[in-house]
Amino acid sequence: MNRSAPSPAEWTGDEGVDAVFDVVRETAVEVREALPERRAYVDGENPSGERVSAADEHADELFAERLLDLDAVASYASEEREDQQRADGGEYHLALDPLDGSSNLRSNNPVGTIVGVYDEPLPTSGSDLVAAAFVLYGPNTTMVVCDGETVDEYLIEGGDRKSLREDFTLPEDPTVYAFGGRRPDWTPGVTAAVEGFEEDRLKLRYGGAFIADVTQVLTHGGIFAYPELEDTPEGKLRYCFECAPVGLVVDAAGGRVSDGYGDLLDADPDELHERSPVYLGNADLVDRVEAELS
Ligand SMILES: O=P(O)(O)OC[C@H]1O[C@](O)(COP(=O)(O)O)[C@@H](O)[C@@H]1O
Ligand SMILES: [Mg+2]
Ligand SMILES: [Mg+2]
Repeated sequence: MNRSAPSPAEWTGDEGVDAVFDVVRETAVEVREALPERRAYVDGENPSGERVSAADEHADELFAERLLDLDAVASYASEEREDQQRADGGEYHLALDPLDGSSNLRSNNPVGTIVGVYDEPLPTSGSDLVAAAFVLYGPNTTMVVCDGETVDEYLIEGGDRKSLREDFTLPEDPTVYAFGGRRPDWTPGVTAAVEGFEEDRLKLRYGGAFIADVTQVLTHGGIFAYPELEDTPEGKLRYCFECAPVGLVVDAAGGRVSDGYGDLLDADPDELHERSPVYLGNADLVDRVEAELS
């Protein structure tokens, strides 16, 4: 039986998207509670060839089961499964990173969940995103929600949500930068851009979980990148599951998201698990990276 009732809380004003985000909020509480027992790796790799923790698997199973049960959901795709699951009917195609930064579990550092809501079947361009949200499991559980135009942040406590920041934008005076990959592997343009940020006295803040690092950028202003690398020009993060949904949030918060050569949200991936370099944060900083790479 599909679950369309009870009426979801208002997150974006679209009933189908709101039902998705209600399920994400409820499920995030369970995902968090289950983390302590699921820190170990299981056998096998995900479609990106990375190790999988028991927590990755568990979060993916919970989100898939609950979200595919909604009337509004036409398909569920995740970083942890090769193929997408289709539902009968529905209008929205979901792309999830069920647990982002899961290698942080062993060192007890933050992790997250990323949700992209597309109105076209995947893989598709970020311009087909109608909404996106992410959960950060830090000292508190928070959820950032974007309807494509505005960005709101909530504190998730048990069954409740409390507004923390409404219709917020990036601070104008940026103070942090976070670039992934090994410095010797950066291309000359990436190295030049970072040297410029260091001359401007931006401070390095890199924690190894995309959602946690992006939340620092949204809070303090700055730039996050998982850049092109000499031997992997496509970087590390996945376009449909990570780069585009989080890019939508940063773009709506008054920033920019680029693949280094143009707006990332206009790119069009061929493969569901395709990777893309990503640079996002205050627009002038992202512009500077593009200028160094051109
Ligand atoms: O260990 P590295 O190379 O710094 O990579 C860290 C990046 O990889 C990720 O962990 C990839 O995400 P997953 O953990 O969801 O695979 C990002 O969260 C993070 O930004
Ligand atoms: Mg991730
Ligand atoms: Mg993940």
